Amino acid sequence: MLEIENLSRHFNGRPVLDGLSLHLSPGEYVAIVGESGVGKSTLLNLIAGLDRPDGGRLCLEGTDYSTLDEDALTVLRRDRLGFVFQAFHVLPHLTVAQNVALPLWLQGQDARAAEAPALRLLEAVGLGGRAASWPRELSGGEMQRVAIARALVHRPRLVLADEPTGNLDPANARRVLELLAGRIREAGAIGILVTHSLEAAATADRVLRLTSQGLQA
Ligand SMILES: Nc1ncnc2c1ncn2[C@@H]1O[C@H](COP(=O)(O)OP(=O)(O)OP(=O)(O)O)[C@@H](O)[C@H]1O
Repeated sequence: MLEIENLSRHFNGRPVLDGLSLHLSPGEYVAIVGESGVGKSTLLNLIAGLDRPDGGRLCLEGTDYSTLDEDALTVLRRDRLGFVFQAFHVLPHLTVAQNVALPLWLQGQDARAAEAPALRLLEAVGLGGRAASWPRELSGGEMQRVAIARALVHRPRLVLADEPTGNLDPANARRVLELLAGRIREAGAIGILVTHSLEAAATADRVLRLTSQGLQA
């Protein structure tokens, strides 16, 4: 369960988020749309624990963020969150399989133990044959599928995606979005997709619009 209660964030005295609340249960996948500058990335950064709110409460599966110091937030991100961002940097000096295994390495698994789950995820995103490739050998759509595999390999409870298809052609974008939705549902994770595209948003179970009044269905 992700509980967001009365969340506020102000920049230079100007409220961007003001008393926003949202509850999401495992298996729920929502899209958040809204005009440019309304605060979508701000909200995602707060949920990711990359920024701190000025007011309100964030709680993931019983863990209240306000009780966590920076190190504990890093652990929360490492163990329980998966990220798919448009500018998500697949590391160029690691192979495709190594990139996908990275979250498991960061959790302390050795390279041999991490190999099998990484390869399984690569199969699932249709890149089973590309495990030994280097990122520079992949297309944009393939790279984004690597990013999805990497975001999911450690079975995160919460998956955050920010415009994950911004630079893909429509066919690849559809494929990546279906894949993301499918994997989130299968894993029973909570998914949040931030996007400008209503077509992309329609791949989630529910679309919420962020306005200066808060989140509306
Ligand atoms: N670190 C910051 N310092 C000052 N202002 C900020 C900061 N981060 C965001 N803002 C302001 O907060 C508002 C919301 O920004 P945010 O990036 O969350 O919007 P968004 O909805 O994600 O926009 P877009 O769709 O264009 O990406 C903007 O007016 C932005 O200038």
